[in-house]
Parts: sequence; C-alpha cells; structure tokens
Amino acid sequence: MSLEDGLDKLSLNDKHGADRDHINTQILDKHAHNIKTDELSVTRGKTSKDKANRATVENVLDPRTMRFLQALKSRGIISEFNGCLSTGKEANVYHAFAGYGAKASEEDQECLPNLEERREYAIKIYKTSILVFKDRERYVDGEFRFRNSRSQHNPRKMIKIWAEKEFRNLKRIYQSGVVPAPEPIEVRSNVLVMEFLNRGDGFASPKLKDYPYRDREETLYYYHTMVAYIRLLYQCCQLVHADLSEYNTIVHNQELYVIDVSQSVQPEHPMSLDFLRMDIKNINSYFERMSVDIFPERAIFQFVISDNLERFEGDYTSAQDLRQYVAKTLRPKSGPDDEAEDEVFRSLHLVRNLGGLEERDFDRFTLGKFDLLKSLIAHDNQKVASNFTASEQYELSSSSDDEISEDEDSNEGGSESEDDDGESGSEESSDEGEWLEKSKEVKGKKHEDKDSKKQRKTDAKEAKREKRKTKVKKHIKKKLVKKTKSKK
Ligand SMILES: Nc1ncnc2c1ncn2[C@@H]1O[C@H](COP(=O)(O)OP(=O)(O)OP(=O)(O)O)[C@@H](O)[C@H]1O
Ligand SMILES: [Mg+2]
Repeated sequence: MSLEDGLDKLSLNDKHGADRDHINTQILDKHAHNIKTDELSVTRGKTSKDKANRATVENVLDPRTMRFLQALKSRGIISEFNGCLSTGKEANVYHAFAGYGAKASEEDQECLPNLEERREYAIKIYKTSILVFKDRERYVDGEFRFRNSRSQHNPRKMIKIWAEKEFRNLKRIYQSGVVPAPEPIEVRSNVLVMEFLNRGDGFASPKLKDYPYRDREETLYYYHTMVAYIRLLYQCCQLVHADLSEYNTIVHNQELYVIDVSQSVQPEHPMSLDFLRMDIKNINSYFERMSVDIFPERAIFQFVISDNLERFEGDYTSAQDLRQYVAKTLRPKSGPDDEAEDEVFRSLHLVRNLGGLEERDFDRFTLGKFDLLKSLIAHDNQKVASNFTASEQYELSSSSDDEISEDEDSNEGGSESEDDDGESGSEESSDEGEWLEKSKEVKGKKHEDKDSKKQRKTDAKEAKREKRKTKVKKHIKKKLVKKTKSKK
C-alpha cells in the first residue's frame, strides 16, 4: 500500500478545499516526487538516500498503523496527515495539522480555522521491523520504569514500549521546563504525536547539523548551551539522552530543542554513565569540527554529575546561569596532555555500584582491571570538600557513596557479613573509611562530644543501610567469580 493509497483510505485529504490547498501545494506538490520515501528538502541529508531505500512506506504505514491514525482523526487530535519529514532507520516522521479535539461537535469540525492558524504536529511512526528493535533491548533492560515489560519479545509490543518510552521521556523534559523539547501530545501503539517545530514557512526548523551559525560566538553559545543541557537533563530530568548529537537537536526560535529521546535512560540504568560519556564525546567531536575550543570530556562529565559545583552562585535549574558558569569556569582542552587524559577517561569502566555489574564485567573485575567512577567523584568531592567541615565532609562522602570502591573487592573474601548492622572498622576500608580518617585528622574523635558521636554513628549506620540496598548478594558475587575463573 502506498502512502497516497493510505491517505485516500484515511480520507484525511478530502475536506476544506480552499485554505488547505495552499499548504498542500507547498508540502505535497512540491515533494510529490519523493513523498513515498524521501525526506522534505529541509531534512534531506547525506544519508537520506540510503535511508529512503531501506524505509518503505509499508514498513511504517501498515493497515494497523493506518487504523491508529484514523482513530487519532476521529478523536479530533489530528485533522490532516501530510508529507513525510524524515525517514530514519527506526521511524518515519510525518507532518500533520491538529484537529479540534475530541469534544468538538460536528459543526466545529466543519469550521476548522485556516490551516495557517491550526497547530502543526510531527507524527513519529516507529517501524515494526524486527531487525530494528533488536538493538533496543539494552536501553529498556535495566530501566526500573520498564521492569514489567522487558521480557516481552513480541515486536509489536516492544515497539509500543519504545514509543511510550519516548513519550514519557519527552513529557518529562517538556514538563521540567528547563530544557526545551517539543510538546508531546499523544501516543498510541507505534504512533507518537508531538508539537511540530516549524521554521515559520511550512518547513521544519533545522537540526543543529544544518543550522547556519552567524559567527564563532554563536557556535560557542550553542556549545555551552548543550553542555548546560546535558547537566540539566541529568540533574533535573533524571535522564541521560543516550543518542545526543547534532542530528537529534533542533534549533527552533533561537533555542536548542532536544528530540529523539526514545533511548534515553535514567541515571540508575546500569549503562547510563557509559551513555553519558558517549553523548559528551559526540557533542565534543561535532563542535570541534565547528572549530570550537572544546572542554575535556572528563571535565564535562564531572560538571554533569557533580551534586555541587565549585564557586557556583547561580540557580541550579537555570540554563543561563549554568551556561555562564561553563564559559567562565571550564578550561578548554589544550595540548596532548588533555587529550591523553581524555583517552584514559574513555577507557575507564564506569559503574555506580556492584548491582550494575554485568557478568562480563566480572572478568575484568577479578583481573583487577576495574576503574571506578568513585575516583572521579572522590576527586571532585575533595575539591568541594575544602569548603566543608569535617562532619559535612563525611556526609558528603556517604551521600555520594552509592557506588562501591575497589577496596570493597578486597573484602570479598569475607570479614564482612551480609547482615552486619554495626559499624566495625573492617567495613570501613573503602573510601568511606578514608573520609573518616580525614575527619579524624581534622577533628579528632577523642574530643568529640556525646551528641555528635551519636549522630556520627547513626549517619554511618544509615549510610551502610543505603549501601546494602544496591549491593550484589555475596553468594551471587561468589558464583559469578567462580564461573569466571572456571572459564579460564
Ligand atoms: N517535533 C519535530 N518537529 C520538527 N521536526 C522533527 C520533529 N521531530 C522530528 N523531526 C525531524 O525528523 C527527524 C527524525 O526524527 P527522530 O530523530 O526523532 O527520528 P529517528 O527515527 O531517530 O530518525 P533517525 O534514525 O534519522 O535519527 C529529525 O531529525 C527532525 O529533522
Ligand atoms: Mg534521530
């Protein structure tokens, strides 16, 4: 079935002749030659030909999907379904005009305003081919929010989850109000309706990749904004984009909009930090090609994940304040030393806690090749810590201690007991212990008064209780280590 056949069937293009003709001439006629598979001219890029070849209309607009579109129309969500904006490997994006809403009477429907006055939507329709969704499992697996659905291996259901995931992520970003994103309107099976980011002349606003920067200053502005947004996504929206690039950001009304968030994950996802590092690398390499003085990847990473920013006096939810901070505080990469440091950073294995370890990681874990995020955070906290009192330092260390230190590995053999609720020294061989050592040096427990001692002990207990929540059970650890050894 071709798109035109589909549209005929849907009867989405058969009413309100006069005002619509204008836009249809603009959108449909102008691109009649490529309506089936090609993108509109604004989205036509180097790779579109390949994509177009792969993306057949049937891949997306199957009868079932057509029924969902029809349902959107009968509910008054959309009134017209137009040309294809983009054919990607996972989804096609179409243009549509908004309807009058479900409650609108027949009469209202008859006198819809001119097309120019109607809201425009982008409709993302996910492909249902099996090949595409295979790779998606790793983004859904490990997501607490999708814990009940990850075992579904039915492609239809998987795509539905994927579309819902994008809808929820988009909603979260949109509602946060701190990072611009198109407004999500509706999701139904593999069809997602969102606000269309319009350049003002019937065409989509450009992707960052196609945006014609006025000058160097503007390029730098978007780089700093992007870095600030990565932090805001992480800290305020609790999301790592996981496919952030110049292709998945749109410049609309001089603002940077984040799109394509189906694969975005929460910070608790076992791979979130790897995805974050990858996002930073992609963004850096794009802006480096745009001749921007980029910051070291490691510095951006720390900026994103740090709870506290050194000498930051602005509003933590303000992109503007963060952008200014980034511009003033982060030191651009200079010379081979910084590059070497980033090389090392890229090879680090980042884990939050042992709960996030996968079996393959145990090979490296047992071979002692493990690098931990802890070192990064500890490094950062030490800098921040100079501004804190000893007991605050301790709190700082225990609050950031949802990841486990290498020393914990040495506890593997056994002084530690799974149900030990006490605060015996044997458990304090981790960084937590280091912090305690420091706090001893500064304050000296001998002179500690009763109340603060009691508080310290309660804090320590609480910290350990928290830590145990994310801990891999000892018998599981042992089993995995044994398995790894027997493989050798
Ligand atoms: N809300 C929107 N407003 C305007 N254009 C949009 C919108 N959403 C998507 N697009 C256009 O459609 C393209 C593809 O969207 P998106 O990245 O979400 O899908 P995708 O399947 O990941 O595509 P790809 O595989 O090409 O990355 C975008 O690059 C953008 O040009
Ligand atoms: Mg995309």
